[in-house]
Amino acid sequence: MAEQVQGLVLRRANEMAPEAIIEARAVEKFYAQPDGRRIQVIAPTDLRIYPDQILALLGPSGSGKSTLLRMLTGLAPPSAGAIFWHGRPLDGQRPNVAVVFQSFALFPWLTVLENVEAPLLARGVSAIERRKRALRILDTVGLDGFETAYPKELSGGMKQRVGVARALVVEPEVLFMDEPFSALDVLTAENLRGELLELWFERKMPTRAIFIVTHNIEEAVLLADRVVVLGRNPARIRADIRIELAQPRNRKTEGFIALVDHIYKVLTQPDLKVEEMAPAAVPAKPRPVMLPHARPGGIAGLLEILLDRGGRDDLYHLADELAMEVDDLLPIVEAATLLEYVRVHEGDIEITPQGRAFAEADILERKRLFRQAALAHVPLLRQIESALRAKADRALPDDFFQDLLDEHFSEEEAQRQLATAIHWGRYAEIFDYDAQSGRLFLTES
Ligand SMILES: Nc1ncnc2c1ncn2[C@@H]1O[C@H](COP(=O)(O)OP(=O)(O)OP(=O)(O)O)[C@@H](O)[C@H]1O
Repeated sequence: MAEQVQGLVLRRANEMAPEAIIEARAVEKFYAQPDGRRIQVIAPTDLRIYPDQILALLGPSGSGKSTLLRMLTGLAPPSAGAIFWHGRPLDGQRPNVAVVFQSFALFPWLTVLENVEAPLLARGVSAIERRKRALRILDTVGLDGFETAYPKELSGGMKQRVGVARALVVEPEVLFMDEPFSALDVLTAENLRGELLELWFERKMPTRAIFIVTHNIEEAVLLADRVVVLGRNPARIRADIRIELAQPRNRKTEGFIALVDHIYKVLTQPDLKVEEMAPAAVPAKPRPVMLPHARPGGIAGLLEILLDRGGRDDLYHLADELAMEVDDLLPIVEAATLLEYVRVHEGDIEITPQGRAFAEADILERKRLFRQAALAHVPLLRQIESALRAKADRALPDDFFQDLLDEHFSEEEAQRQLATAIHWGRYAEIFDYDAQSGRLFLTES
């Protein structure tokens, strides 16, 4: 029973942290030298590729970036460790990925259309379907009208568009790109980066994640949600940095420059302990904590029931007695956990001293305690409070906060997050909300 509940709580936690599409666990790579010695190129490395992320892999020349890419795509087996695809070991088969290479790697004797159809031919797709899919993707990448051209007739930028089309035509779950823009002139490369982002953000590309190998720090910071920096001899991950600057990014902003500087230092100072570097080098923007959708009244009710039961109960037992499904009880339990009013351990829920104080207090004292706990443990409420405080009239439109939340959540979830935050903020008398004008305003205490 306890395991089942723990499983449920864990499942919830996993729903919040998405499942990795590809995962490398302790992968290593050795190459044999002509003299028979084995050289270790990759030290045991763990890496996860998540959906909805562009991950850039940076590293000095020869550090092992391409080797790691080949292992993740199933093109080359690791010497030790394993690659998992949706949690299952790869074991020789190829996952549904495609690779765009720096050298374009087009077949010179085939036309643009035939080059794009080639991977579908290899997968046994019928001729009619091949043509249909290839024409559609050529249109998407702006190669309409070039179907019958041969690669030698195309500029570098156009060749790479064919490379991208050929990769996308198989609808890869992850698109891998190995230095895709480094053989192009500066303007063409910048143009293609913009086009790639447009395809990604407008969801015109049938892919759930992008993994791009590059040696260009600015390119990594322009494109990626996450930058992984490899060290060499042998390669190991030295830094894994979230880039939370809003898109489209501007190279001239302070945040952009600070991140490029930080990564530059990591790359050029191999002995530097990254965790000891000044944290100010990376704009610290906390990952948003997802608010469980529970009302303060529900949290208070749960705490009162727990008090009646001596401060501790089995979650299943509790749900049963309340004639609820455990799943329905979980948002309330998660909210109480976030506020540090309860602790859940192996399926048992236990009230904390703070939870007890809250449950035993009268209504005014409860509001005061809730305000304290909410401001201490819920970054979104803190953020709303300080934004309102910064305004001369202590008021801001709800759209302002909605836009901030939209960066991290789907539109629907962003609305639910704000609605829950408003419930909590009102109860705690941190701020109030006027639905008519759509404005939040500070409740001065
Ligand atoms: N098949 C091979 N046999 C022996 N050594 C190899 C082989 N492939 C790569 N290496 C060595 O492994 C190391 C990592 O190579 P890899 O191409 O993965 O690095 P990289 O970071 O992608 O380099 P670059 O930025 O120059 O493309 C290099 O020292 C390279 O010489």
